Amino acid sequence: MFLDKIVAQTLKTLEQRKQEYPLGTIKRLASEQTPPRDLLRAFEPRTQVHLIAEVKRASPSKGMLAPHIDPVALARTYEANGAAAISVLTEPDFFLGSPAYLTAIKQAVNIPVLRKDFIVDEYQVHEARAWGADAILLICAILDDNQLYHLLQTAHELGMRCLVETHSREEAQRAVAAGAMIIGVNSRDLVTFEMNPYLIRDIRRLIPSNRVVIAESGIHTTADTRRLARYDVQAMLVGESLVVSDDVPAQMHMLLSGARQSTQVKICGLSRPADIDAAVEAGADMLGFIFHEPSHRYVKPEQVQGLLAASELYQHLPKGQTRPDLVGVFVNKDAAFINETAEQAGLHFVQLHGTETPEFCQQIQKPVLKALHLRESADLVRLRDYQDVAWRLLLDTPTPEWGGTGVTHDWELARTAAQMERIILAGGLTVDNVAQAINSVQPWGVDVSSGVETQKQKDPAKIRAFIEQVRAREN
Ligand SMILES: O=C(O)c1ccccc1NCC(=O)[C@H](O)[C@H](O)COP(=O)(O)O
Repeated sequence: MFLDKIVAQTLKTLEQRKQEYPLGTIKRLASEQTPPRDLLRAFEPRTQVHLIAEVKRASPSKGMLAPHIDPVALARTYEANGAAAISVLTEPDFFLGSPAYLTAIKQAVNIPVLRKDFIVDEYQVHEARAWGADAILLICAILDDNQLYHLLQTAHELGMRCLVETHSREEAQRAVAAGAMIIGVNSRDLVTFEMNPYLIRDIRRLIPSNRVVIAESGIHTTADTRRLARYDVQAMLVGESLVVSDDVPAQMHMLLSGARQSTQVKICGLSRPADIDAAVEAGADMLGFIFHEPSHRYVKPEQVQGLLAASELYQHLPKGQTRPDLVGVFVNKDAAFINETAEQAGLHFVQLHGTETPEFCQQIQKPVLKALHLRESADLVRLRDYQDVAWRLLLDTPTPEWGGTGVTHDWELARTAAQMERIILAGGLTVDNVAQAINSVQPWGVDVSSGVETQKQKDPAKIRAFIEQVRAREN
């Protein structure tokens, strides 16, 4: 197995270094360094996705990536184009890394520099500090609980932060229990090298909100980074897509603006596989299913997985697309029903579209998208009531039917709300007005139902045109 091989090799070369430079010498060199830069502070504000840019020449999963890069020049480019921190591979045999790169980069930039390696021994922590590292990577998969705790403590005593990397729910729970403040979720399975870009969605909720979450691996496109913005990560760690790029600043700009500036799109009220196909193909971020019986868009919870199975494109994603998240829409249902339905239908988010209270939201096991029906500015205080219990707030036009009416929202009111919270704008959006709505309100996302229908059925051409309008203004 790859991990066993690399740890065995790491221990072998470590023994040689220990002979050459005894721990006492390394500790003295570490004590002569200037104090570490604080990696945790690099992720402020925490509502924004930051970038840890990696200097990596090769990897076991991808082979040679960029063997001839100039590590220092690349690091300077990263810093100049908005990286919050730099990760430097120091592992020589599998990643072609080097301690010399780390030391040179630390001197060349003013942002925190992380040693990325397979750290299993306290000696390597002191060594990282002696080489100038501000932070180190600790990989849960190669450490038991005692080692993890001990290495974290050693790093903290030296003033360094640790990025604790996890690959499963169990490892994430171990990282939290060990007291890790910066927790990475690596989409790449270190045994099979297979990618699971949705692992972060499963794991995110296990990590308390006072910790920082970093998404790692396989981040190439704006669709990837828009997806990460949905899961509320504080940073993405990107290596390959930067080092192989012909235009590193442009690639960085694309990834950061995808996470920070692009608009999330939810297509709501889907009930036919062909409409799901159209939404997936056009790059929708969220698909909504209505579990409110009076609506003509009502679907039974048990139908959802069948609809998705019958959608060719949801099953076999077009290259470069990411699979949208699933949102179930409920109106004043009881919590047990909602939680059961969410499991049965495989939902990722629950939209509460009635008069559900903040206390009620807390009974829901999936992240809650709370719809608010604001009439006037005095109602804006309600946003604060849901601030800590809802994942996002959705503003919909007040009507007796609750939603899906095609009646346009008061954009002036919505604009003020969007300055207070990250909101999703709904109500009467269409292909013709969505660009104007985004310019005027600046919402985090938009949601549409009637506006992409013809005679009360979803219209694939309108779905495509709607999403094109949203994306066109981002380019
Ligand atoms: O769509 C429905 O039929 C519906 C019924 C009851 C509660 C909510 C409903 N839809 C919720 C949505 O998220 C809609 O997309 C949102 O109301 C916007 O609809 P529209 O004005 O038709 O674009």
